[in-house]
Amino acid sequence: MDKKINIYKDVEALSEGFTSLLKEELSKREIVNVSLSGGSTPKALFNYWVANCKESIDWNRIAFFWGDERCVRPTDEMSNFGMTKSLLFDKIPTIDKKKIHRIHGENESKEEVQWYTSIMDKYLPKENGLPVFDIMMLGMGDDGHTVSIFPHQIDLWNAEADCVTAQHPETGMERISLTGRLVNNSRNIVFLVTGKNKAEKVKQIIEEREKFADIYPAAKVNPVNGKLFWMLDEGAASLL
Ligand SMILES: O=C1O[C@H](COP(=O)(O)O)[C@@H](O)[C@H](O)[C@H]1O
Repeated sequence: MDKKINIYKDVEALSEGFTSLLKEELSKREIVNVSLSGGSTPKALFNYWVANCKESIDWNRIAFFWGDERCVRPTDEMSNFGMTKSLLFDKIPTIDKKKIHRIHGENESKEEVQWYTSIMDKYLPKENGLPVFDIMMLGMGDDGHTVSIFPHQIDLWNAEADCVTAQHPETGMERISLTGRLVNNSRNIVFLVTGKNKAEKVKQIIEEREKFADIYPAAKVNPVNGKLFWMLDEGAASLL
């Protein structure tokens, strides 16, 4: 596996690192298809883009998708799309609204899964018979989940589908998530992980991925042909 581990002194430097990868992809193809993660980690990246990259990125050549969404309205503070809209889309007018392909968390989840599967099929190129993202941004939760596949439903990773419904283990909140076959089919898979609280799992997954692959969904990330990047701050990398 082509794996790169980049350790940055803080989230600003990490955001710069992710931005370089995005610019490299923009130099290779006309449209770059990016799957965004939700949660807290991308917030610093979006703030960085608004402060530093309004002019230097060709925003209208980026198509945005999501790896997962919480089943709530876009105005709910839990919405991954809502967070991205308020921190990024509302602040960069050159982003092409027609290239924002959100998961509708407010819709009936099973119907939304079918619809989002058709959207990915329509807009993304195919490789290995499956839609392929240029960049798959991933987070890793404290419990080792990634996208919205949690340890108690780890079998969903191997579902014979591109997209599934899932559940948060504690709140029972419904989620919509891409599956392992789509994540692993991406050209560049990028874990953005910050904070000392994640250091133990980062170490386990980077150093002994196979041993933890039945325990943590994040340890199932293993690109078919693409590259895997771990972009870490010093806290998350402190046990490596
Ligand atoms: O619930 C979610 O959590 C993960 C990890 O988020 P973080 O807050 O620990 O960065 C995230 O990747 C996922 O997209 C999100 O819905």
